[in-house]
Amino acid sequence: MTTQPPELIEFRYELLEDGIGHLVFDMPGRTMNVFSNRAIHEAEAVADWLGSSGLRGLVISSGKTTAFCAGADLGELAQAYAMIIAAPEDQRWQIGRDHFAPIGRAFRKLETADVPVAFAINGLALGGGCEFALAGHYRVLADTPATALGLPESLVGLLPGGGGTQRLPRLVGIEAAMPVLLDAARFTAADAVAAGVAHRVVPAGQEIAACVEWIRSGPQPKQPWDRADYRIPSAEEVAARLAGLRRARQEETGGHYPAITAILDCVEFGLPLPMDAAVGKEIDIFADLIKRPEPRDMISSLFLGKQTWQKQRKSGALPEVYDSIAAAIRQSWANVAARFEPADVEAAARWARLSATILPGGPVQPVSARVLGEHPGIAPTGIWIDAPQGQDQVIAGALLGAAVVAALEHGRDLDADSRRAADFHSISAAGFPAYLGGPFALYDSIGSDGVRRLIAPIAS
Ligand SMILES: C/C=C/C(=O)SCCNC(=O)CCNC(=O)[C@H](O)C(C)(C)COP(=O)(O)OP(=O)(O)OC[C@H]1O[C@@H](n2cnc3c(N)ncnc32)[C@H](O)[C@@H]1OP(=O)(O)O
Repeated sequence: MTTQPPELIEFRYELLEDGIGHLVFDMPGRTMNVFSNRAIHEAEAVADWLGSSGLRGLVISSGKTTAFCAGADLGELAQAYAMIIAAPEDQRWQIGRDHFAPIGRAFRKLETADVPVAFAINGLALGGGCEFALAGHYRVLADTPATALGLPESLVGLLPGGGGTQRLPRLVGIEAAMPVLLDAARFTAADAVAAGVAHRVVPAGQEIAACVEWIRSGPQPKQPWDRADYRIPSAEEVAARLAGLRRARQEETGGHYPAITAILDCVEFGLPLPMDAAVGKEIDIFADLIKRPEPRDMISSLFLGKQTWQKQRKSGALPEVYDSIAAAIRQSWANVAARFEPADVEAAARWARLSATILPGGPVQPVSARVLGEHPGIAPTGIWIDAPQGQDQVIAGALLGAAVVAALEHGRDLDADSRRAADFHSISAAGFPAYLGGPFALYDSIGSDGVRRLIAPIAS
């Protein structure tokens, strides 16, 4: 005798056979499943129900042909920043933590409900979609080129906050997990089984049957880390294994990409803990990260802006102004470079992680602040760009401020979507540093007064 789950909108539920339930992730009106706030709350409601459902197993699959799930809803995530930053500073961490904790809590409840949970995955399972699957006891992947597991959160300045930084290294080991966590490497279906992150690869269309077969075998619904024989590594052991990687990443990013440090912290401080405390540690670190400007600005340009840019390019309607903006940014850098020693400019650009070769300066042109108008910033960013200090920061600030002026001069009439796309283009084509989200995102963050401060050393 089984009971019905709570009312669901983003998922569908059916009985496959006696005692085996099937949860289908299938968001109405969306081309791809994502973890919207509603989907997260429904996943938690299912996990709450599961223990008393009477089921002997649950299979979870996707109703979409596009992918299993593309992770947290990045549109909603971008809005969450506005909600967090609107609160008094001393409340932001707690508000962010309370807002994002449900995803990890739902997945932890799923794996501890004492009912075998199997995931049937055909297509991409990324970010929160991959984390959802890692909270199952069994994963079957379709043998298709499109099927892959990955945690690409770092690419948009985030960390996997649904337990991914904890479950993946526990499953595959620290060394195999770090390229997935830090560099968005993916496991193909075959790689996933070889690495121990999935259990079986089957021809497309047979994933659900393979999950049912596993449930019929009467498996123990316990994750490796919840078993009595699981060995928790010591804090010293984990720190020693990550030390070299930490040094290399600090050197590579100059410390400008806080998600990289945060992911390393999650692994270093989470792995020596039992799983409940470990997911708590992960969401504590996530709450620190999400109130910073870098994730907001990277989501804005590297996801939302990129989506617009790709759609415009696909329809043959990529505005020429994006190239004009990129060219004007490069020219503005040459102009700034003309005022300083070439070696100092090179050092400053390297320090700020501009990924462009700055052309030798031409004749010095004045940089006019008139185009900046009066535009309030969102809030102090809390990073170096608020108040550049020392030669590298001052020159880097001047380069970036001049780039904002150049972008505004050429893109004054762009709407919000196109500004985000122009930001994406400025990062990919001109080498504007990704952690600042592009010139328009920087203008929105620090406002006209902030940009005026940056260009003060070169304004006349
Ligand atoms: C705590 C947890 C944190 C996280 O999980 S953070 C999120 C991590 N995930 C990602 O960063 C993945 C972002 N998405 C992508 O990289 C790409 O997309 C894919 C590789 C998944 C698919 O690419 P392609 O096949 O070219 O499809 P498409 O046109 O990019 O996307 C199809 C539709 O799906 C929407 N979408 C995809 N991913 C997300 C997302 N994560 N949040 C919100 N929407 C998403 C798009 O916008 C679009 O929508 P429309 O059909 O209306 O144009």
